[in-house]
Amino acid sequence: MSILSINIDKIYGTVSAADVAALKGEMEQGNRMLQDGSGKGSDFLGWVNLPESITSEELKTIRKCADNLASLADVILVIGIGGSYLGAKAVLEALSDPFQLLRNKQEKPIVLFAGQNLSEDYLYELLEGTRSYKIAAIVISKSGTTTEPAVAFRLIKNEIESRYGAEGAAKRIVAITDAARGALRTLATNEGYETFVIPDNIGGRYSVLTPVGLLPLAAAGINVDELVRGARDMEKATGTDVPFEKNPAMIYAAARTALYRAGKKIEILASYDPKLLYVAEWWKQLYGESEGKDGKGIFPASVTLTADLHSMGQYIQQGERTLMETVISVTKPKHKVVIEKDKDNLDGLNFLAGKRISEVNRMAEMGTLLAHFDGGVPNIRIEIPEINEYYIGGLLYFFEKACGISGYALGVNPFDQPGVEAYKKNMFALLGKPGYEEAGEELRKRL
Ligand SMILES: O=P(O)(O)OC[C@H]1O[C@H](O)[C@H](O)[C@@H](O)[C@@H]1O
Repeated sequence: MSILSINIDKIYGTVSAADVAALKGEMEQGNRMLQDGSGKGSDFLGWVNLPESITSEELKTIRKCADNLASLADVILVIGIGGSYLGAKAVLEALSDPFQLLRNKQEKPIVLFAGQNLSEDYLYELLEGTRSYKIAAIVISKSGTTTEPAVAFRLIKNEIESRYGAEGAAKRIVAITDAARGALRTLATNEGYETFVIPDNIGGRYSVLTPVGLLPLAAAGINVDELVRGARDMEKATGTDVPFEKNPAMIYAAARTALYRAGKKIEILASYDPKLLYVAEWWKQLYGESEGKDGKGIFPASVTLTADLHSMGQYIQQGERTLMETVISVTKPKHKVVIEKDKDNLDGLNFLAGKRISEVNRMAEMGTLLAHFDGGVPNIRIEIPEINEYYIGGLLYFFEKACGISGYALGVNPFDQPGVEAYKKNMFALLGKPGYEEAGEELRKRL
């Protein structure tokens, strides 16, 4: 099986095969624009050929830094938000044993995240909880000026310096930021931190395969070479030389574009394994920031099933018919658990005896697919053989490529996010940042 397969049979009814085929030219054009830089936002296309261009030397440097941090710390605090957080978090959650912390022995450092919120209790409990552990930090910000990670980093930097001194801190803190600009670059230079660069031409939400994602993941013991290899193979599988019919990124982009134009304004990304919950969070930033502008764009939402079939399932089945659903399906679990026969059979489930949990999960998935389809929710199904570094790397790149193509079909610039500034301005004004005094007064009157 290839890295993934995509099945759009269950969108027919809302749109026809002819509707999708009619988008072939637009999709090919979008893919070409990503390749030759002739579309909007062409300064931000560094991710397109990134997997292919990562050298083994670069990966070695990343692994070496990760090993060094791992040798110094039991807990590595990764500080960042948005694209400087979600990629690493998504891959780490997908590939980790969720019960690892219950083990008496931790073979790899524990990676914890900070700077992705402004919760006082989160930061207090993080600092308290890690007090008796050796710590190190990776601070990530492309702009180097984002408030949330900067605030968290102040606290974590103080903690590290108070424990290990300024010199010890310089060995335990690594910064990932712009090559030359921003406060974090200046600070890293002043303090003598090891640094990695986020290339100018790669936006945060497309940066998972740069050191932004790779360093924290390598530190957590993830095989980043395999992650990159999966992405590289997907780069080939979605290239401009791969015909529309065989190109999964173009098919996915065409299916969701056709559905959007037919009135399906909300796309729910569903998975049947909680390990993929943060892949969906990453996907939401990717698609939400890329497409949601100029009064347009599919609203990206997500559910984890079967859990959410017992909550959101009602809405999906019978609520407003503006939904489409994209399912990430996994062919094979890593482990085997079989349902046993029970002598009393009080729950009436002996008919499941001898079956694997994954078989029950698969039938739940198939049953849901048909139920949602019958309820008027068209379904796109993306299947990966299993959850490992290689397939996740491929899946992430697939979504990136399809997002660029979809964005061009929508007619927006998929690589900017001007709308994000509005809340920042108001927050600064309300907090009394110098230069924002008047705006602050106006806003306070309205609260
Ligand atoms: O890496 P940074 O510059 O700190 O940015 C972190 C995030 O915050 C911004 O406000 C943007 O909306 C995101 O696209 C970005 O990924």
